[in-house]
Amino acid sequence: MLEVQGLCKSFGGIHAVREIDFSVAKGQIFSLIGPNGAGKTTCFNLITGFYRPTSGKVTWDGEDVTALKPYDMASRGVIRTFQKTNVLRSLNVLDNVIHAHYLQERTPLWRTFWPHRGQSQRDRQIEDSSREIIEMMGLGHRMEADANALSCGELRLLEVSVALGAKPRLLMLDEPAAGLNTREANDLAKRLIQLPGKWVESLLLVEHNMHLVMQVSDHIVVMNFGQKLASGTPQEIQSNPAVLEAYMGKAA
Ligand SMILES: Nc1ncnc2c1ncn2[C@@H]1O[C@H](COP(=O)(O)OP(=O)(O)OP(=O)(O)O)[C@@H](O)[C@H]1O
Repeated sequence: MLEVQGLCKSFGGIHAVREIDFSVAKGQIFSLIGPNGAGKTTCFNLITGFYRPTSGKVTWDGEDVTALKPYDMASRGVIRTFQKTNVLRSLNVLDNVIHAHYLQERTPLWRTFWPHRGQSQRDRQIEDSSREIIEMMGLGHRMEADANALSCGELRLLEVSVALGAKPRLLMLDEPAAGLNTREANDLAKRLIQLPGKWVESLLLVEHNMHLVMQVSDHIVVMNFGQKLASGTPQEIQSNPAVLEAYMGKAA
């Protein structure tokens, strides 16, 4: 579905991403990992049109999408989250997810901010879909709670719910487990595994929580200093000496 070929991005003298190639197949949970500053988020920004590559190509569903803008990528079903939260703190859980649905709808702006006014049948479908997403993500008991009142773990689940509200085909999550404790990260992992198939076609993750990555991923690409260091299944990556060295130094 997604193919990245020879992707490069330089910022002045910094080569943030160098000759990166990978492809994400339908049904896959694919993870990009690597030490801080390895170039993972830059890859996300290049794929989703936030940055233009210095060179290289991004293909989505057979179409060259290298020069597209972020909203064009979103309208094609490539939806991402950011390391900083994408939820609207002043809205409750349900309204956050309802709001995200309208990103893919042709709708008047006022409806985005007052989603419950003058409900049509389409609005009711969107509310039902939002409730279903929130239940599936394990936040059903917090449906009417203000986003402000959520714990860190609940906020992360809401972020994924909001992204799902935009009806992604490829969902790209940038560090969804940041700040979570072990129990919360395990819960998130359990929910992410359920997504390909019914809720999204594929999932692309950037994540530092290795336990979560190894639990959920079908395929992993390891980046270091902007380059691809290794690529393989979780088992292959865990036993790759170059990966161990990048993370833990020569002694590993
Ligand atoms: N807009 C920018 N301007 C200049 N340098 C940048 C910019 N964005 C990223 N970089 C640099 O590119 C390199 C890769 O950064 P990037 O954020 O992609 O790494 P990362 O692997 O996502 O790191 P982390 O895991 O810490 O989020 C770093 O050296 C970073 O400082």
